[in-house]
Amino acid sequence: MAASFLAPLNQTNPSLIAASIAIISATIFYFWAVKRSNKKLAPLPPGPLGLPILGYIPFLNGAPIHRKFAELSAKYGPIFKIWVGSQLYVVVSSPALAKQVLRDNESVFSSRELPLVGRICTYGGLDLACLPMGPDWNSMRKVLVREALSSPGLDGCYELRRREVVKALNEVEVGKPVGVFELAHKVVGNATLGMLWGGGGGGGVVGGDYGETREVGQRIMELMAKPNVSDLFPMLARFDLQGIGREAAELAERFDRIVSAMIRKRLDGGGEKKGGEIDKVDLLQVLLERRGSSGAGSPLTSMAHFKAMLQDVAVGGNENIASTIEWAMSELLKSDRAMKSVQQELDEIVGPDSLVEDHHLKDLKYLDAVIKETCRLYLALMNRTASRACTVGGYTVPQGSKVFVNSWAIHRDPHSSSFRYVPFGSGRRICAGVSLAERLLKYVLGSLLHRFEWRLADGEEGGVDLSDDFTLFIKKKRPLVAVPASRLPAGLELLAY
Ligand code: HEM
Repeated sequence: MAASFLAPLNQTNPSLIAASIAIISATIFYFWAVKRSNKKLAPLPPGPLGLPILGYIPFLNGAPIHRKFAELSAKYGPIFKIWVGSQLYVVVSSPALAKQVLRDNESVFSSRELPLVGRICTYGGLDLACLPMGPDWNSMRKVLVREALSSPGLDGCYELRRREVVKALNEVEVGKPVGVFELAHKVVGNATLGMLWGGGGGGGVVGGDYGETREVGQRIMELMAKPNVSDLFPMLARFDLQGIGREAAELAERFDRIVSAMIRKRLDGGGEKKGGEIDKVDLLQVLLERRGSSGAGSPLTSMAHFKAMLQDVAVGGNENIASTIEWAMSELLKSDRAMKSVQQELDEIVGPDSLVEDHHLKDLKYLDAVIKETCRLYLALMNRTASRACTVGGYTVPQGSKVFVNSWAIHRDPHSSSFRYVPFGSGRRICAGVSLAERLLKYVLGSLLHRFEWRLADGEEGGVDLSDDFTLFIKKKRPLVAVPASRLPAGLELLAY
């Protein structure tokens, strides 16, 4: 007998059960598939049309890139896309979307692709900034950030950076106009190199051969900032149409010669001791000892990884710190009130009879606020790469896109959020040198303002020009030139050194 259509409910009918299961499963599958396909269908972010092949390249001229991105964001919203050659750029400009990229989807956006110059100059991409997140990155970061550049690590090599700062400032000619960026770059660069390999036995004498290392580092940064056809169209990279790859290889070789000599001297039992050398343990010594005790499989046992890590310290932040100091000085020269407040604080905390020392830094609250405000106003972009497709702000960010977080725009966003201040980035890939950068910013700027009275050089009567440009960071379009006058009793600086 055919099964009754109206079979009593309490009667178990196997074919009905099977049919019900099939229908329910199909329904569940249908909704899952719709949801999944909807996910797939999340659109790409909006953005301007570009030209075939070139994409938006021809329209990127004119305003510096952080401003151009902010303009496009005003038109297309807090997330937009542009094609730059064959590369898709996605730019986010709000704290909420920065959080989605840097925190909520950290595993997707945890790597970054450096330009070709960056890879050539870091032993093929073996430094912390280039390495993908994984065991090698992890153990290198641990050694550098948690040990060498930790608070006790930085305390341990204070004498070495102090000596370089005092020496470089002793060389400033009172009454003579000086380019503030160049001066800051020299002071910061020498301080960094002093603590890196200027300790006893390193062959590092006061102000040693740091000039060449600084010059190589500066040129690497300039080259990295140059638009390179090889980055925009990787299939053309082997032709190196602008010769950028060749110059980068020469710079990489020069850096390698310097770093290899430093390591060799140290492994051979130290260099000749010269006048002014301080017998202190420097970072090279700390890192070499760490290398010696690291087990097989550690990236530190690879000399290329080791040198790439030293390069991160030697070159990593000098330009950025020097530029931030130049911006801070520009803002202070524009505001008598702020300049007086900083100097008053320095006089109260440090006094006219001593030099700024590391132990003063924690009490220099106004100076700290000046630096934080400068970082808010003048630190710009960071970029990560999408390791797989991901949804951000309701839009699909395809795998391989370069995602830029426009901190310059975010820092000006009046809507408060936990991601409104990210000058050093965020998450596990936050700047590895943040603690060093913060100390050097405060120590060098504090010393410049404590030791000298500054006025604009002649010819700058129009006042301080705050227009900006972008290289790898926001840079002053017109370099600040200022004239120092002494604020301290004569001879104090020499005694202190
Ligand atoms: C004012 C000074 C500096 C600024 C504004 C700055 C800014 C940044 C930013 C925004 C990032 C990317 C963070 C992210 O993706 O979330 C970064 C990464 C990095 N910075 Fe700095 N930095 C400065 C100084 C330094 C110094 C002094 C060093 C050297 C020790 C350094 C070494 C690095 C390294 C190695 C990375 C890559 C870290 C990783 O991917 O694990 N930086 N920095």
